[in-house]
Amino acid sequence: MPNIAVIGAGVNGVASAIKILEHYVNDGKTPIKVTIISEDFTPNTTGDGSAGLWGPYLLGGTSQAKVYKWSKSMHQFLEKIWLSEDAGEAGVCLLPCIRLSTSTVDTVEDFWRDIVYGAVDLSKEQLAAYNKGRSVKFTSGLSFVTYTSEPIKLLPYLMKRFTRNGGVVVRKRITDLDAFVADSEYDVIVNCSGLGSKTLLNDDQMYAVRGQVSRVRANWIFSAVLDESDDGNYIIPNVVLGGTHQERDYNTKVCQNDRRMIVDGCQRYIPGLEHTECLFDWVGLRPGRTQLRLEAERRGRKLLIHNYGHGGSGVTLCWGCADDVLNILLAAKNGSKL
Ligand SMILES: Cc1cc2nc3c(=O)[nH]c(=O)nc-3n(C[C@H](O)[C@H](O)[C@H](O)COP(=O)(O)OP(=O)(O)OC[C@H]3O[C@@H](n4cnc5c(N)ncnc54)[C@H](O)[C@@H]3O)c2cc1C
Ligand SMILES: O=C([O-])C1=[NH+]CCC1
Repeated sequence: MPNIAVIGAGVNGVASAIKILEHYVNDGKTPIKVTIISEDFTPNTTGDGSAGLWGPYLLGGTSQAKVYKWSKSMHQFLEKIWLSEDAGEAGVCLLPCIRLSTSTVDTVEDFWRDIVYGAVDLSKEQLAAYNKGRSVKFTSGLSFVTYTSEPIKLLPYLMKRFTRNGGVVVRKRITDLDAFVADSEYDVIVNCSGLGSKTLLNDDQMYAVRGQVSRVRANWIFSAVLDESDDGNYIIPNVVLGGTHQERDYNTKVCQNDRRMIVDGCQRYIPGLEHTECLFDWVGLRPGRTQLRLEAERRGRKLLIHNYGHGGSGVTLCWGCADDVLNILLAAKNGSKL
């Protein structure tokens, strides 16, 4: 019986664990054991503080073709949940979004425009409305409809789905990955430790991308506005005002200067925010990497699959990356290398 361990209980660890478990459970031919081993669980993972907006963001040099494939899989997964009775429990909501760019090179990331619903470029007049009073002008904007899936609800929903199918959960910090792979009883280990991989693997391509956001009470906002330029802000129901992305900054404390940049900055897009009550501020460290790492390595008779470095897109990519984790595992098994 394949005995699989997934390290990490963030969106990527949980998605990978469910994908593997549900494949075997639905197949019904081979009993399997899947265990999520993690130091921390929801609500204390990086995703829990995020708004969970679908949208490729801060992915370093990860190939567009892979981002397209992975993010499309997640969009289809969210569509399925949205059209099911689970949408409320899973925190999935369809919402209109405007994404703005000051780039003089290309328009808003349009390699994924056919994944979302009704993507339309903003007209010059529409852009002008958002450019009022701005020194650095937006050069393009995309209006479309997509999903948010708030990890603070999505993760408990997915964890319940995992344990209901017989998944096992162990709270433990892995300090020596080599020893764990060599000495544990698992045939396959899937490493979804996020920024933890920096120390676990001595991966110097990994670095924190510090993200501070403010949550406000604004139940009149039902759409997202995201300025993807370097010092851009964003407003995402419900409602997250963002947000910083400071590379190699490991400070997890709330910084008041950042808070001012966030709150004042967001009011430039939606002045009505001036009258909202701030609920709390939050800081998370995105698992930045020169490019997302999703690949396997053999360790003797065992398989170690890496799935980490999702930057600002872990929620957007998790279901698609989990597809590839499963495909790698099945290929290794069919090659009877397990
Ligand atoms: C402010 C902010 C806003 C964001 N907004 C969005 C958004 O709207 N949309 C989007 O797609 N993404 C967003 N993100 C990015 C997203 O949150 C991350 O990409 C995603 O959470 C990464 O998930 P992960 O599972 O890879 O890692 P993590 O969530 O960091 O989980 C890693 C897991 O591994 C465990 N772990 C680590 N080391 C060890 C160890 N040695 N032993 C055992 N367990 C270990 C941890 O306890 C944790 O459970 C945002 C991030 C921030 C900070
Ligand atoms: O990482 C982040 O802050 C975000 N990712 C997608 C929208 C905002």
